[in-house]
Amino acid sequence: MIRLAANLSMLFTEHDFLGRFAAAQAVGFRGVEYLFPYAHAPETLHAALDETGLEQVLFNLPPGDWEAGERGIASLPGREAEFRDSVVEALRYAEALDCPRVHAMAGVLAPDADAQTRAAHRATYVANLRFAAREAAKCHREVLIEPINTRDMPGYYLSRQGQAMAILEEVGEPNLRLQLDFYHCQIMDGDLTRQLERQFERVGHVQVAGVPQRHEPDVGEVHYPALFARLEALGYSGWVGCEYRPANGTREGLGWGREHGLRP
Ligand SMILES: O=C(O)C(=O)[C@@H](O)CO
Ligand SMILES: [Mg+2]
Repeated sequence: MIRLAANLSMLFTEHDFLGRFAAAQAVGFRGVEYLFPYAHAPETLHAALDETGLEQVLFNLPPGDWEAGERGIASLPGREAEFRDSVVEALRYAEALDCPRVHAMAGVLAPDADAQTRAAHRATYVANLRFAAREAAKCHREVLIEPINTRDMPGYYLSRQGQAMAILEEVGEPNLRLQLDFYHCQIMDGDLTRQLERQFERVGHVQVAGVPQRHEPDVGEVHYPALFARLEALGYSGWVGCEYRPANGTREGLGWGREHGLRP
């Protein structure tokens, strides 16, 4: 059984942010995820979840200065104190919203960074992720890392599945897991079924979108029915986040989800 979560940063943007919860519930979603909760008080978001019966399944740590182009700070040397504060803040929200996992974005590295700079990023990333995972373990939460394609996010430090596996291995904390976004994976690595199988034991969350436009999963080059069947055969019990930009309105594009419980 595939459990679909609506990504409220991309879906239902016809509504204001708090209105998106009811819109998602109305078409059969059972969970929600989004980039950041921090513009709202935890009590406000908790009420939106309560009123709709939706589960909060994922959000990201504070990402640094998003408006200025920052995309996380987990690998940025010199920002360790801010990163630790961001972990505390994210876990405060995670506990208030009963959200089991949070995503720590790695950050961007200059394309011409030399080997010494790259090594410093890696060491910072490993140490920061270890800290985050240990803090999260104290309140029974998971921390996720997600390889993101460098076409959409130039310079993003974590872009390949193999790199993520090596980082998970080096950090060595069981509650540090992989956010497998098939959209990014297809663009950077391909070989989606084998990637899923190889990494399955470390997968904490899955996300889907069509490739290359990031529209509905039934638009584009990826055959999601085969991937959903493989997820079910492997016994995946987590969530599948619908993190795509609808081509023509959210409801109009939800037909692909009928067989997974959506009723647009
Ligand atoms: O861009 C994506 O893909 C995500 O999952 C966001 O959470 C940004 O990390
Ligand atoms: Mg994603």
